[in-house]
Amino acid sequence: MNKITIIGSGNIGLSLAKGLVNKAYCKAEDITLTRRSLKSLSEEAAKGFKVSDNNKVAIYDANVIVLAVLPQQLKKVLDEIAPAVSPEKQIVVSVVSGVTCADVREKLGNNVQVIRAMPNTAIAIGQSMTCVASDNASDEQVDRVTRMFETVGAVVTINEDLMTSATALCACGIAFFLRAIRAASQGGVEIGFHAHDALKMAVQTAKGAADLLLQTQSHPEGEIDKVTSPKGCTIAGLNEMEHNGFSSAFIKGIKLSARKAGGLYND
Ligand SMILES: NC(=O)C1=CN([C@@H]2O[C@H](COP(=O)(O)OP(=O)(O)OC[C@H]3O[C@@H](n4cnc5c(N)ncnc54)[C@H](OP(=O)(O)O)[C@@H]3O)[C@@H](O)[C@H]2O)C=CC1
Ligand SMILES: O=C(O)[C@@H]1CCC=N1
Repeated sequence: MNKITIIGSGNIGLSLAKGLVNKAYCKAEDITLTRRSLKSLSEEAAKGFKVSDNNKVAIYDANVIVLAVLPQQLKKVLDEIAPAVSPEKQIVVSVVSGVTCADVREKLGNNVQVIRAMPNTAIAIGQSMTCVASDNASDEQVDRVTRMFETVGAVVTINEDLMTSATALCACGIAFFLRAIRAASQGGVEIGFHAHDALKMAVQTAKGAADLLLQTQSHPEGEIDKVTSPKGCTIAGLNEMEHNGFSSAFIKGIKLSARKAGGLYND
């Protein structure tokens, strides 16, 4: 039986909980959600989730403890739950950016198995890209956590030293693509579409681009070559974007996010 306690039920904690229930990994009643402001969880309580503002009590029954507070809030939470964690029956999964498995064990004890996971908010609809890493968990526990995240998206297992890069590319990355879609829709309005039509067209076009790569396993540039007719309008627009730093801006943003993600714990 999967009993999961999510400590820190904000944006990503709740997205994970919703995704797991929507994809029938477990029932709402198998998930305990915590935060300090309990009234903010009244909607989830009405949907059958257990809710609590007492982390120590909330982890009592859990097989899986998910840490999903901000990096700057984590030390206090770890100090609070340390005496109550049972290394024999519980595994700790941390989605907290910039905090290593060793950092977590420093507070919870060296015998606790810790797995880091880096999902994105599309986990709520079962479409996350989640990276998983651990430096001490057994293969069996890593498999178990991988299967959990596979019910709500794709999973790649990585070395822990690439976790801040995964944070930038996948967790922050969804915001970068969302902004790109928003920018496309704003361009669409300038060339004549009403806002809601422009957004719908931009969203479906972005989905088509992603699905094309996923389903054909082709390279983006190969697909771009099929769109850019000689002397045509696509290459004119694409080159104008590149003259204005499109790829360069994207790459620089990802590099800055990765640097920032690495420093959040002691921020
Ligand atoms: N947002 C995202 O897309 C992603 C975020 N992450 C990581 O997940 C973590 C959470 O991020 P995010 O969801 O955006 O942040 P949020 O601020 O939305 O969520 C954090 C939650 O933690 C709760 N909280 C704070 N202190 C405690 C405490 N002592 N006990 C219990 N709950 C507490 C807060 O509620 P209250 O104030 O009521 O206690 C809040 O709801 C971060 O470490 C982030 O790096 C990872 C991948 C993606
Ligand atoms: O912005 C942040 O710090 C968090 C981590 C990854 C996504 N959101």
